[in-house]
Amino acid sequence: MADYPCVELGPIAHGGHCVARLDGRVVFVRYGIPGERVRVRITDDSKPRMWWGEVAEVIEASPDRVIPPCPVAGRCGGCDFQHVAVPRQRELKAQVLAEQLRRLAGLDIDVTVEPVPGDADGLGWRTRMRYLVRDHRVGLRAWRSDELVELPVGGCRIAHPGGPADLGRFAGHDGELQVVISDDGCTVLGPGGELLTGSQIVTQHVGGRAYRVRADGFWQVHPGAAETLTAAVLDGLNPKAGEQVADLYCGCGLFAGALVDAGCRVTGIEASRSAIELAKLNVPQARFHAMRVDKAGSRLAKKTDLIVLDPPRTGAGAGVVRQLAGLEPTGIAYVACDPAALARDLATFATCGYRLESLRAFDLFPMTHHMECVAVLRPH
Ligand SMILES: C[S@@+](CC[C@H](N)C(=O)[O-])C[C@H]1O[C@@H](n2cnc3c(N)ncnc32)[C@H](O)[C@@H]1O
Repeated sequence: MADYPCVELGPIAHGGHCVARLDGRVVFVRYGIPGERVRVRITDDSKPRMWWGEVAEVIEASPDRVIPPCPVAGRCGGCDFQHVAVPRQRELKAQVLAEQLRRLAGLDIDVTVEPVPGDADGLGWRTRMRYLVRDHRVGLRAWRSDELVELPVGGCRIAHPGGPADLGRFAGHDGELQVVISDDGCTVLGPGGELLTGSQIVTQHVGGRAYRVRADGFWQVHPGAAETLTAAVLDGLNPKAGEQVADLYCGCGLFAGALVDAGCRVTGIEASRSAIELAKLNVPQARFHAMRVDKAGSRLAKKTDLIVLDPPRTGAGAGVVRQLAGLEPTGIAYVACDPAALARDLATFATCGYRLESLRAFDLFPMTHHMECVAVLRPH
């Protein structure tokens, strides 16, 4: 251990690593907390001026360091913040968001990351889990690796407790098991996507509506996420009855349903055909088109009052942002899971005459560095 270099950990960076300096290089260190003195095991020295590492020993601990609730924290790739007290986890996420907004969008604003109502300890929330199966053993995946980490006694601490008590009975074939907890109960899909128990189409209830979702399709993983995000979008946009709204990257129609219930006329666009088929059943009052958003120009109403967009991690990109601004909506709600992609797209929106009116961030992924944001933009 004494061979590992000793560093002082600086601020948290996008991706959940602390930034440290070592012999003129930058080292991104996992499993630390800003201000700590630690010894670092270097895990990647392939770049001359930028290395990656992880905490091997804590010399001076932060007062916010806690014993991780899970015995495989630090080996499993699922959680990277278990060593941090939950309120400080949210502060660190807020610092990352503020830094990305400053650096990429030139916005200097105070942000907070709000807990999902009812989520006290950040455990037992993950309703969609992927387990690795190898040689009849079911485990968790190590960080950026195919290495299997044994499941701890009592199972994954962030997994929703509605999952199967004995996962070993599904360990017939090597590959990946998907466990999905919905309002119908538990579904398990095998390595080829085959149904092992439950149902291929599951139901989720939000705001008085029932949404049918493919078990292997997109749905937010925190049980409080759908209510939290739809409320934030409606509060931020304040839609009026009769307004024409585009729900882009609409999945199986979550925001479309909330907007129709607010009296709006809604057009949903989504690349996945199977999601669109379900969206049509879930929200029959809306129009839906299975197509990429960047090809959807002709399908969007010339007079679009409001836009909701919820793109994948890569964000919408400059081309889509310019196309949306060209529709001249009076409000845009941008739901984002990557703060850097959001900040980059906000910068493009600013060049198209749209300013940030409000921003909320939510801790939809406790024990990890991830967060979800809802940004509302209005014309200058
Ligand atoms: C973060 S999910 C949001 C889904 C939905 N809004 C929800 O909350 O359930 C992003 C969605 O974008 C879809 N998608 C990805 N790239 C797309 C593209 N270029 N055009 C349209 N949809 C796309 C994915 O299939 C996925 O359903």
